[in-house]
Amino acid sequence: MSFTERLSKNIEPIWAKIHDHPFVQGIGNGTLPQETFAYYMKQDYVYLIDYAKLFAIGSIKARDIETMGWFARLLHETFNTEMDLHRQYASEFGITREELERTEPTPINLAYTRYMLHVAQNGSLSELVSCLLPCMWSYWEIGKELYAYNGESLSKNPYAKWIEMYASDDFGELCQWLIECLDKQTNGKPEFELQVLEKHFQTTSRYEYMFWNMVYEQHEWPI
Ligand SMILES: Cc1ncc(CN)c(N)n1
Repeated sequence: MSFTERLSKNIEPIWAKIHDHPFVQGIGNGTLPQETFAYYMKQDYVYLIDYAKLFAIGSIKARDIETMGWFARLLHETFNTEMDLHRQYASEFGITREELERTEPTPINLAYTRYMLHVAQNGSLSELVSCLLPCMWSYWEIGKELYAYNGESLSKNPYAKWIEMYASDDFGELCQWLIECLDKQTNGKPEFELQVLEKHFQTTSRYEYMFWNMVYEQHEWPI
C-alpha cells in the first residue's frame, strides 16, 4: 500500500463527517442559503490568499525544476481559477473585490492557515505537502461526489459552478500530482517520520471539518 493509500484509509471517518456536513450537503442539493454561501466565499477568499503562499514556499523547497514548476502552477491556478470563481460569486452577491480582500479571518480560519504556514516554514517539503493535501484532496472528493449526485439537474443548482470546478479534470490533475509527489518523497522513509506526516494530514483534515462547521455556524471572534 502506498503512503497516500494509507492516509486515505485512516482518514475515512473524518472525511465521511465532512461529506455529511449540512453545509456540504446544502451545496450538493442547492438548498444552502445564499447568505451562508456568501459568508463562506469571503472567509475562503482570505484563506486562499494564505494557502497560495504554501505553494510559493513549496517552490522554494523543491529540489528540481519540474517540482518547482508544479508548485508555481498550483499557485497560479489558485489565484486565477479558484479565486476567480470566488470573485464571480461575490460580484453576483454584490460583494466588491476590496470587501473580499478585507475580510477578517475567524479564529478557526486563522488557526488553520497559521498551522500550515508554520509547518511550511519550519518543516521539510514532505511535511508541507502532508499539511496542504487534505485541502485539495478532500475538495476533489466532495466535487466528484456532488457532481455525480446532481447528474443532469446540475444546471438548476445555484452552486453548479462551484461543484463543476472542484470535480473538474484540471483540479483533479493538480491534486493527483500532489498525491504522487508525496508518495515519491515518502518512499523508503522510516515509520517514525511517516507518523509525523500522518499527524499533519490528520490535523489539517480536522481543520477542514472545523472550517465547514465554522462557516455554517458563522463562528466569529467572541470579543
Ligand atoms: C478551507 C478550504 N479548504 C480547501 C479548499 C480547496 N482548495 C478551499 N478552497 N478552502
